Amino acid sequence: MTTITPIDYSLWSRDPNAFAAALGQSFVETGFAIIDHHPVDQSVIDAVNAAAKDYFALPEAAKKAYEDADDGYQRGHSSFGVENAKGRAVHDLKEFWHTGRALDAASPYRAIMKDTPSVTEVASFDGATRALYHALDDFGRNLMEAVAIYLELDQNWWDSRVDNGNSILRLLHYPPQMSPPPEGTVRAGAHEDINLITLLLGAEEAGLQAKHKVDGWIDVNPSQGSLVVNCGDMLQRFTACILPSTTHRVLNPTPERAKFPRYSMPFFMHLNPDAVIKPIPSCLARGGVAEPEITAADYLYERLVEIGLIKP
Ligand SMILES: O=C(O)CCC(=O)C(=O)O
Ligand SMILES: [Fe+2]
Repeated sequence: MTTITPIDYSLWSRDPNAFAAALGQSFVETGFAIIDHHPVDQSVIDAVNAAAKDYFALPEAAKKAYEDADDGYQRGHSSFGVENAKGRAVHDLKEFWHTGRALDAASPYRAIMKDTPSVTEVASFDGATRALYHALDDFGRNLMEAVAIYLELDQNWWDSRVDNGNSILRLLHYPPQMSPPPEGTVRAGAHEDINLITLLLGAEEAGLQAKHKVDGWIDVNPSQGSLVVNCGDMLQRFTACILPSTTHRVLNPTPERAKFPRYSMPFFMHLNPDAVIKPIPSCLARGGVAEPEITAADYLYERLVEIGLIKP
């Protein structure tokens, strides 16, 4: 049975090539990696956890006021019941919040990337989420340097493609299940992430599983203080499927854990909207399967329609 062997982040500064090889191997094998001793400060994470609990405890009407259906829920709140996994009729048992990039006043990307609403009811919310966004954005760029080394690219190859990335920090709340949920519903149905890579905090509460190519569903169970990274569809497309965007899901809790909520925080690292996704030569040389070129913005739109966040 496959398990995901944690990789120590201190290796990155000691031996970048060895870290890049370990990350690449883990991605090739499972589409996932677990990173121990990551550089995101625990106090920054704790502050967001506290703010998220206060936020999700607000009355439904207060949270609904932060919903922007016209923007495909890419910023602010998404109520229980909005998102479904691609191809699934039933919705997931979750509500969530999205913080997007804070852009300069003159940024041309303002035409596509909206501001994140300010949460007035929770005093620490805006500052705490912004700090975590920055920390994960920085860490994500370091991880992409390792990915570049693995793919035989210049170490800084991704920089100009992600420096204004349309990345989003998602705060997820899966409520307790005091009575059994409707038949066929789960916390998060089987899906693939759309973006380049996802940095996931908070998956210590059980439930996350990844679909291994041979072994079927395997548990993704980071220890306290570790961080999960997985490849998304955009990286899969860049790498002609060498780095797979692995299907994953979040199961309902076992009866003993049913009375506990689950809070997790994926950071979906995206490309700049005008970055072009096209196959990387070393991946084609390894037998990868090429797909046509597409801009990140066009690809995101296609996928948001598929998961029900945009109604065309
Ligand atoms: O909650 C989790 O652990 C994973 C969430 C997830 O896969 C997603 O929101 O895309
Ligand atoms: Fe996901």
